[in-house]
Amino acid sequence: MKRDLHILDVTLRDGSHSMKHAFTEEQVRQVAKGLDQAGVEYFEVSHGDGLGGSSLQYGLSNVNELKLIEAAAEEAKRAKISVLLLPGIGIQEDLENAVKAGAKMVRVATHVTEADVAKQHIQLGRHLGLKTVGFLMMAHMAPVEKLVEQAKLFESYGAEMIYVTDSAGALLPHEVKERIQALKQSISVDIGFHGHNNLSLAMANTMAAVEAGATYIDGSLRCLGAGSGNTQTEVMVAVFDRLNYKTGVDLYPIMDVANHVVAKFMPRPQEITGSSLIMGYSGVYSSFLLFTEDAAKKFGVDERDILVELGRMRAVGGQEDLIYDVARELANRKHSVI
Ligand SMILES: C[C@H](O)CC(=O)C(=O)O
Ligand SMILES: [Mn+2]
Repeated sequence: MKRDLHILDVTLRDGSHSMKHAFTEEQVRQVAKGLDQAGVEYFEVSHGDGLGGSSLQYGLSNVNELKLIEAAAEEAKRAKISVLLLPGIGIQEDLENAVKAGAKMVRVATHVTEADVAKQHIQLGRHLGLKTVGFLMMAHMAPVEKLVEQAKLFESYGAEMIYVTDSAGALLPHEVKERIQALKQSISVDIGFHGHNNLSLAMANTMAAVEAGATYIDGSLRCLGAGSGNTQTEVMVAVFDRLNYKTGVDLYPIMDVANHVVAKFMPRPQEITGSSLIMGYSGVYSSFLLFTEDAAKKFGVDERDILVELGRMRAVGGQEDLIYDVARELANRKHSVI
């Protein structure tokens, strides 16, 4: 079928953050089967921080991600499996193994100002015959011109699509629109958008992205993802159907996998809590949420104070250890005042 809009579901990758990287093979099989039967074209499977992310710094996976990719590939009769790769966290061999396990797409993710570290990974993706995507994270942290410059770099390396990634759920709809519009005028490859719901704007931002020309959009079932989670896949299906876009995804089956499969194993509902709201407000990487909760408990400080400080410091993905430094520093200050 000809789709006007391509939905990429990230439940089994971004959702890994909320699951503390503890997906079981059976959970992955059930979600993969449900997504496939509902008509989802692409879905992503890997550690939350991408291939090779299982580590003390990012959180250890319970089950090896290659095993999960393989299981998902067995269930996916029509859907194609994507993997995320952050250069340095994942290496060439990880991507080659992911392809052997069944991956058909790679999204090479860098901080919004760092696309130049990804040249060899984009080239490798193309060489391996994958649909190869450049994924610019923390898009709120760079002015529009910088984002365009970095997208052009990705395109020059061979990326077939560029994503604007609102990792902190910090962008407002007009800011999404100006970013996508600027890319539309400057690059000739497809444009995608990945949102987080920390300010309750994920759906509005996804609509703004589509209105401005994005044709690939990310979502997760029941919003399962970092921070307050992602744009809700089953809601996107309903909204874009109302707007007369063809996504190729059937509403009842996608609702069924969300509500009868994912909802049953979610550790908690994806709500906008005090902390995730502050992530959107201060522009902090959504996957810092659970580490921040842990650090706040360990050092007896307010999670929101940690997040405001991290936002002020412009902390980026990969600096998870800073969360504990900031919490310790806040605790020291508190005790020296008393
Ligand atoms: C590694 C991150 O979780 C990638 C992502 O989904 C984002 O930046 O948002
Ligand atoms: Mn994300």
